[in-house]
Amino acid sequence: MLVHETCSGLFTKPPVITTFPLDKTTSSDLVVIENIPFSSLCEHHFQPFVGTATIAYLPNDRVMGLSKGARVLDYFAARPQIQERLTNEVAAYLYEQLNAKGVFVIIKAEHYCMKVRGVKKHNSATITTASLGEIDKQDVLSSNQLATNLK
Ligand SMILES: Nc1nc2c(ncn2[C@@H]2O[C@H](COP(=O)(O)OP(=O)(O)OP(=O)(O)O)[C@@H](O)[C@H]2O)c(=O)[nH]1
Repeated sequence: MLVHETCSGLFTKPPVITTFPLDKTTSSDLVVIENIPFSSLCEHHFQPFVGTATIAYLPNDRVMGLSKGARVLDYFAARPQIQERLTNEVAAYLYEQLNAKGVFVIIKAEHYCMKVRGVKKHNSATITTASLGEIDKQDVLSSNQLATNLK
């Protein structure tokens, strides 16, 4: 059923995050997982919004299984949403679950409620960010191609 697929996050538990302990052999530096595709549902118009996320965190004592950022993103995207809340929910969940020093989430998305109805602007994208704890946002932006993408 469509609602179960697009809104599964309302009926299921959040993903369990596999983590790996940090030791002397493991980098404790910034981790950036970029360009993670997702789709969600505009809670006002029930139209899709579609885009990509970049999830960055500064580990404390554990690092996260790489797929788990995408799983958390999909979980919070699978419900009627607004982009700003989605961004914040992903950041807050990871910050708490990872006991991370800091988390920074960036989402870039196109909203079909702006493309196919209303103002009908096809090439507009919205970028939202959420950060928690100690994380150098500039390090994140310069560590990948995001700086280029944001231009
Ligand atoms: N941090 C880190 N995680 C990795 C690396 N290679 C694989 N992983 C992750 O290790 C995790 C293992 O998680 P598990 O829950 O044990 O395995 P799984 O059920 O196959 O997990 P999914 O990939 O989410 O389906 C996954 O999140 C992988 O993406 C790596 O080099 N670094």
